[in-house]
Amino acid sequence: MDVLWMVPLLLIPLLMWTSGAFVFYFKKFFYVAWMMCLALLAIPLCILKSGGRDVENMRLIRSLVRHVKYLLGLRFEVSGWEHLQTEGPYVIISNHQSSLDVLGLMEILPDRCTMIAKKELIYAGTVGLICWLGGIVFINRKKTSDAKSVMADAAETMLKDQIRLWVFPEGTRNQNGDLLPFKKGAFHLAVQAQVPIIPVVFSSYRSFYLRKEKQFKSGTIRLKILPKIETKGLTSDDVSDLCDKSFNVMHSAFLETSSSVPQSNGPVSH
Ligand SMILES: CCCCCCCCCCCCCCCCC(=O)SCCNC(=O)CCNC(=O)[C@H](O)C(C)(C)COP(=O)(O)OP(=O)(O)OC[C@H]1O[C@@H](n2cnc3c(N)ncnc32)[C@H](O)[C@@H]1OP(=O)(O)O
Ligand SMILES: CCCCCCCC/C=C\CCCCCCCC(=O)OC[C@@H](O)COP(=O)(O)O
Repeated sequence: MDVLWMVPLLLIPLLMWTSGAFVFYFKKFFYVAWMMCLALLAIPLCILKSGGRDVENMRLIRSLVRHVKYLLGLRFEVSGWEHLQTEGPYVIISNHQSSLDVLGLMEILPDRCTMIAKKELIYAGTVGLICWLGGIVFINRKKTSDAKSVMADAAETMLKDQIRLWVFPEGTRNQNGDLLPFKKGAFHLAVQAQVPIIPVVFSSYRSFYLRKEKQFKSGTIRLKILPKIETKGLTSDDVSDLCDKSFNVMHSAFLETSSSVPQSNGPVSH
């Protein structure tokens, strides 16, 4: 009789463990907590190595983040490596679905490359501090004039210090199964510095990660590096065309890579 009472007690944790929602919250919590711990480890190492804020710290950050994909059951299939074999500074643009993008970013991050991010990220505890140490350029999205002047300075620094910048031209996270229209900052930046743009496309996460449905399964992400788009000789009058052209190549690559993503746990019902 006493043993029967034990059954629900044992069943509850078992049910929780097998329920998608539990796995979702567990993996999300683990991801944030683990990144915070890695950042805590990286902070003194970066300070010892370069004495403070320096794009070279991204090498160490990159190597510390590379294993996190295994812990979350994610795989990356990268194509187009040859397009990153470009000398000197350039602007990388990519779509932005979730904070998980950091894992793919670190998978292919070239040397001397840092990012443009919203200024709120600096307050994200140890992660915020490591972003600052890694030379991330922070912009205030709510004040276009401030963001423009920070990006104009970044264009000069790119050339002076031979730095590459990664920008998310959608300007925010987006998981609606398509790309948002692009903001213009990344294209002004590339034109002002007269450097090429290298588009990178992450396939849709919808086969394994659904925020609203609380689903976070194992999955494969296709990362496609596309041929560079030159900006030599272009002026601010050409920015709209450049933006449209980049959107179009990335949009078709997004649809193409997302339709053929292998699904490790069977199809997702919507
Ligand atoms: C070891 C452990 C470690 C653990 C953790 C490690 C973490 C490490 C790294 C993590 C990094 C991850 C970083 C991720 C962060 C992602 C983000 O934060 S995304 C959000 C921030 N990024 C952006 O917003 C970039 C894209 N946005 C833009 O480029 C925008 O254009 C803008 C500059 C913010 C301006 O916004 P808005 O006004 O809404 O935009 P537009 O409509 O495009 O522009 C209006 C107007 O202004 C012109 N314009 C825009 N930019 C410029 C410019 N630089 N110069 C001149 N003019 C500009 C534009 O052309 C429009 O005018 P028009 O006449 O209509 O054309
Ligand atoms: C004490 C502060 C606690 C803050 C906790 C949050 C810390 C996050 C920790 C680990 C995650 C590691 C990856 C960090 C980088 C992710 C950056 C990111 O993806 O920002 C979102 C931003 O692009 C768009 O945001 P909006 O949806 O437009 O707004």
